[in-house]
Amino acid sequence: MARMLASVTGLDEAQIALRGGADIIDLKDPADGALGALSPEIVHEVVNAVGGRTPVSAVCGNLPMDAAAVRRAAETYAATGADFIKIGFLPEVDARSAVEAVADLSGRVKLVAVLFADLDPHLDLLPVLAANNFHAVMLDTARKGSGGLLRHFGPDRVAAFVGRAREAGLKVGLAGALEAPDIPRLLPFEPDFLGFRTALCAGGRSGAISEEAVRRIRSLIPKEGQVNGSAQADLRLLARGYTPGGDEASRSTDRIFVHDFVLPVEIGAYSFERGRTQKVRFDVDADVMRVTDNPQDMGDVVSYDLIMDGIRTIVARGHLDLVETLAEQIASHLLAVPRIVRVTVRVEKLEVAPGRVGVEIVRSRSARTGS
Ligand SMILES: O=C[C@H](O)COP(=O)(O)O
Repeated sequence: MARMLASVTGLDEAQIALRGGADIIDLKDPADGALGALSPEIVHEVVNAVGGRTPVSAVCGNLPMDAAAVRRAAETYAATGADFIKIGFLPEVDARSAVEAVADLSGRVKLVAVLFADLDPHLDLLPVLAANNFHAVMLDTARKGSGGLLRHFGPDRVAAFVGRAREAGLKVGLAGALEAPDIPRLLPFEPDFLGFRTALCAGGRSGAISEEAVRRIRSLIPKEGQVNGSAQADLRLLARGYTPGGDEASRSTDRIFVHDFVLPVEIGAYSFERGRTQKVRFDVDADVMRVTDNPQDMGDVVSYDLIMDGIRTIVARGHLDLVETLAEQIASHLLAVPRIVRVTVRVEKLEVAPGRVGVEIVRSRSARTGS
C-alpha cells in the first residue's frame, strides 16, 4: 500500500504535513536542489516533536560520490534519531564504494538510496544496494525545472525499475515533481511510497506547503484496506448503490477512449517481422463507472492516461506473434481497474498490407467473473 511522503523544511511545515495526513515526514532543504540537507539540529527537533506519530526521514545532502564524505554525512544524520536517511547516488562514477561505506549503519537507521530518472541512473546498482543492507530505493528527479518523473521515465521504464528493485528485495519510492494526475498512473506499479514537495507548495517547491494541498494529494492515494488506487472510488460507488458483483454494466457509465494511438511494436508471426518494429495503431474505448455528475479532481475520474500507459508497458515487454494476444493483454490490464467494466480494443498493423489489418475485441468484467 503506497504511503505519502511529504518533504518539509522544518517543524512548522512538518506540523502542516501531519495535519494534512502525510504518512512520512521527509526533511530537506528544497532551496538547495533535490537533496539539500537541513541541519542535524532541525532534524533532531522534528524527530522529537513528531514523537513517533509517523516515520521521519532526513536527506543527507548533495554529496560527492566519495566514500568517506558519504559515510560522514550518513553517520551525522543517523545520529539525529530519524527513522530513514536518504542518500543520493549519481551515475557518473561507480557508487559501489560509497554504498559499501554505509552498510553497517543499517542497524541504526533505515537506508534509502535516491537515484535520478533524469540522470540516466545505473540500475545495476539495485542489487548492490540490497546486498549492502539498504531498505529502499527512491526514483526522483534531480533537475526540478525539467518536468516530472514520467517525462523522464515513461511508464514502461518505471515498471522495469520497480520490477528490478523488488527483485533485489528493496522497497520502492517514486517522486519527481509529481502532480495529482501522476498518482493514478503510478499506483498500478504498487510503489511503497510516493514523494511530494512541489505539488504541496503554493508558488513552486521553495514556497511554503499548504495543508489543503497535502490533504488533496493524500486523498488520491488509497489507504490500508483499499485496493490499487480504486478503493476510494469503490467507497464512492458503494454510496451510490453500486455493489461488488452487482450488475455493473447496467449502471451509469461513461466512456473514456484513446484513438489513433500509433506506436512502433515488435509483433508478427513471420520471421521477417522479428527483430524489428512496425507501426501499430490502437483504438481503445473503456466504459467506466461514474461516481459523480460533477467531477472535480482525479479521484472522480479514470484517466485515459491509464490506457496509454498500459499499452506502452505491454508493448515494451517485447515481441508478440499475434495482434490477438496483444489485444487480450490490453483488455486484461484495463479490466484490472475495478471501475472499468467493459473495453473495446482494436489493434491494427499499418505496414504489412496496402491497407490495415488487425483485430477488435470486446471484453467485459461481468463476462470474466461470471457476475
Ligand atoms: O523526496 C521527494 C521530493 O522531495 C519530491 O520533491 P518534488 O515533488 O519537488 O520533486
